[in-house]
Amino acid sequence: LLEMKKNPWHSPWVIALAVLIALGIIALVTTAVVQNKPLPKKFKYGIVLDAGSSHTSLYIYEWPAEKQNDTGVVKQLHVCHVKGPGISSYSTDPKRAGASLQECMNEAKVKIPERRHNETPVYLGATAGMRLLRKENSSASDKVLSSVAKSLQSYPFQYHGARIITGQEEGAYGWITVNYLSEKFKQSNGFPSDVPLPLSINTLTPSTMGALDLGGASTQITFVPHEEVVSKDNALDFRLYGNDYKVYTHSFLCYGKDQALKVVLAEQLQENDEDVLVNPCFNKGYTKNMSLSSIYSSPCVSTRRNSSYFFHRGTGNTTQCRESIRKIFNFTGCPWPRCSFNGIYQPQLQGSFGAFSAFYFVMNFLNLTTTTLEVAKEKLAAYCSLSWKDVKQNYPKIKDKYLEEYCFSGTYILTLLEEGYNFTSENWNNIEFIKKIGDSDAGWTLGYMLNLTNLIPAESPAVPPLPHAGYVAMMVLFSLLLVVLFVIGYKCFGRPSCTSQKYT
Ligand SMILES: O=c1[nH]cnc2c1ncn2[C@@H]1O[C@H](COP(=O)(O)OP(=O)(O)O)[C@@H](O)[C@H]1O
Ligand SMILES: [Ca+2]
Repeated sequence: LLEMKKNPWHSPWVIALAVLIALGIIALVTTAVVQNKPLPKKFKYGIVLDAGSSHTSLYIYEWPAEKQNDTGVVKQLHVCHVKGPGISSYSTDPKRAGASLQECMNEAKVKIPERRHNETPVYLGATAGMRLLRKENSSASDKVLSSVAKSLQSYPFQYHGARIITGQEEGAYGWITVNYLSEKFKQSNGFPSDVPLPLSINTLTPSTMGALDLGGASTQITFVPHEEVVSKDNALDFRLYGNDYKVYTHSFLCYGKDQALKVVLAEQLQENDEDVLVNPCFNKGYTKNMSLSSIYSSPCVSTRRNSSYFFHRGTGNTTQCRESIRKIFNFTGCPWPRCSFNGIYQPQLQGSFGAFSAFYFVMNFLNLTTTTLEVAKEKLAAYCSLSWKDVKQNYPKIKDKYLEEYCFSGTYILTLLEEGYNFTSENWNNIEFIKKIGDSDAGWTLGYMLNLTNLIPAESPAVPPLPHAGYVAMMVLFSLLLVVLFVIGYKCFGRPSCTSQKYT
């Protein structure tokens, strides 16, 4: 009996065992914390050059290597705007196209850590300016592309080609970009990914955002409609993160705002024989001597006349301006259930839209990004009726080449969206005019890189049941629990209050 009552903690074996258990628990906690501490991040980089009709921009993207398949992890690290015009403007002196990229490429060498240079892909995609040049003079467009290719290959990055992307790609990649950045692909439709879905899949897939891109030479509309896309030329199928998307897209060549202006001017010149063009799309008091070749050299313009100059004079009347813009849209002869214009199929508009590039620049300048359609029309009419002198005075810092065109551009955008794409007062506020989402610019370049670098998986990546922080927290919690139990045991072991039942 005396033996039994002796405090067991006085035995060296028990003490050694207790110390070992305590050490074991400490080791467990330490290992869990240390092992799961995020490693110093390894970043990967990618470069995409957007060779647009009016200018070229170089984008650098960055993402943590270990997370590359998650949605929303690739970010824009830097953008560099190439000095001078778009590459298609160098058709008569192609060497200068390549040379024009040097400054931005040198900047990329500084922005991206040197040890990552040789694993960093560089892509160049040219859009509508080069599509038009190829149509006009394919050998000139080949020379321009070879020149930029040669220039890009002279840098320590991984060259992945310089090509003219199609209008479909431009639309599709813009759509991928806005949905990737606003994390629309993350949502699940509630069905396990291996269960086949019914045919009307687009009503079950998580909702996405449409994309509206207005460039200088072309414009794109891309969205997921509720109805089936009946025209094969406008249909795209994607499987992204375990969901199927049936996307509608169309690119209108010559309906970018710079080419549309040329077409409108040519049309207006056609209407009278004089060498004076009285234009309601420009502010009153605006005058300029213009060469006809600046208009007639465009492959978007088919009319011609003999003189070489004309006198351009503004009258600032948005109603009349809209009348003359409407003439470049053909609203007859639709061979499909419904059309936007020029006999091009367009399903019923669906959901919200992000409108970027020149849609944003123009609407933002005119302060029309958050109004109703009616107010937008009123404010635009007021802006157009300002005299050119007042406009110049009110905006001394804005370059003339943009400033003089805002009345035209604003009217063109409203006409394109309302009469071309069939937006109405009711769904007008579904359009969000955006420049950036987070820190990344809205545009086709990010989607292009995500696709070519396989950064968007078709199936949703397997995720561990617990997030990292949750796992560490659980480990620490359970270890602490063990320690507490251990301490209680220790306090209790030798006491009669704990042991009395046994010994009496
Ligand atoms: O600050 C601005 N104000 C108005 N328009 C702008 C501004 N910055 C760029 N733009 C316009 O955005 C358009 C960009 O088109 P881009 O060069 O990408 O042509 P593309 O996409 O048709 O090939 C051009 O019409 C250009 O004039
Ligand atoms: Ca563009």
